[in-house]
Amino acid sequence: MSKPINVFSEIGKLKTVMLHRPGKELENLMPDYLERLLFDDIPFLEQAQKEHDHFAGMLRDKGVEVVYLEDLAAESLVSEEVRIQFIDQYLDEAGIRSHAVREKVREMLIATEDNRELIDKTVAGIQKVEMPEYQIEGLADMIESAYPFIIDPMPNLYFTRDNFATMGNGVSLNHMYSVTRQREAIYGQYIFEYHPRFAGNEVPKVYDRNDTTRIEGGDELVLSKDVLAVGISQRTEAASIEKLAKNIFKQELGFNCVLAFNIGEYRKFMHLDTVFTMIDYDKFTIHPEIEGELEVYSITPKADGELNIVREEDTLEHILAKYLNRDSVQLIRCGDGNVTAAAREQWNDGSNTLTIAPGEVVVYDRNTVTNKALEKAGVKLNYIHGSELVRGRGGPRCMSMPLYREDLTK
Ligand SMILES: NC(=[NH2+])NCCC[C@H](N)C(=O)O
Repeated sequence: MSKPINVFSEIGKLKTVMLHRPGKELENLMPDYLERLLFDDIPFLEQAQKEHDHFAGMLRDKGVEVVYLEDLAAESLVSEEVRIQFIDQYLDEAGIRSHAVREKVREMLIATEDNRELIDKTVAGIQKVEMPEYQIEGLADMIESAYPFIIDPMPNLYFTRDNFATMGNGVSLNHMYSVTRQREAIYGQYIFEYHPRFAGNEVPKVYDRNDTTRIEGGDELVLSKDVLAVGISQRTEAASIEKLAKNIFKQELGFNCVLAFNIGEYRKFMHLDTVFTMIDYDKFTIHPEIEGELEVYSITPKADGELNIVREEDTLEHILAKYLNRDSVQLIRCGDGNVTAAAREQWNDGSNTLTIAPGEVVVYDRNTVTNKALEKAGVKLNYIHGSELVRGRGGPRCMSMPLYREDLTK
């Protein structure tokens, strides 16, 4: 493998993928704060871990190298200086108001010598009761005294798809929509800066997490070596797509067109990949609820570095066939087109397939109607259980970030 990142499609044989095994952060979920933390329920951690281990095991059985974000992040703390820099930045972003409390937490984190333990702690968050020396000292502490956390958990980290996204040989380090998720992007920042696997290798950055407009990986799809699809959604703004497109064209990653899909701003389909994924050269999943109003814009480079933006006035099938150079493409509908089944199964990530080779995908077993429709279309399915994992509203694609896919041959 010459370049550490190689992702020129959604469907090329998956060689290396990054996951995060859910941990203690899920046990720091409480009903009062679920909405803010973007969860709908509280998963049973042990069961969620079993489900996740099964997902990882299945990928390994398919010959995929599975790496964990938490290991990569720990291995990125390559010197004491980088460790301290990471801790200070993490604390800056954690929103601790009291200076005295911040100092105590800093001491505690610095004293955590094992880097994996340190990373796990930063993900899990810190309850006030965990620090016996924690005292209410100033007005800020008094006012916030009922709130149980010094630092909030990051329960969405197992959706590794979102906080950065690989495309071509490069990576988009994302500015996330919510305060709770924006903090997650620190791991990607350190991994690409310091991890021996990436540092020193040219990994072009096509988005910066400090940018002011938001974008998330669930909206970023690599349709081919020429074409990206990006959702305009609850999570991704149109302005970010223009910036991404300009960077990609300027840095010559190989892509020459971005299709922007306007899917509207809804919690139930927060990202493009919750309603649309690619599973073969000419096959896609789609949630029928977005089909009617879907607007697609094509963005291509102009000679002067500006963008040529055109609203595509055709059916989605025709637009995809045109940009992917196919005679025709097939859209496979979530819930097999039944309104109720489609809504139920989309909510449980029925359209959120992870493609591991052309025509072969990973799906949740619970979405029986959609799965049958996929089988009928000749797609090879690998099932995982997701009763607990799904409570965070994400499926196999959301829970994985490909680092390396084989290039396609046709
Ligand atoms: N790529 C995805 N669809 N990710 C799903 C993320 C779910 C997560 N709870 C959130 O709201 O951010």
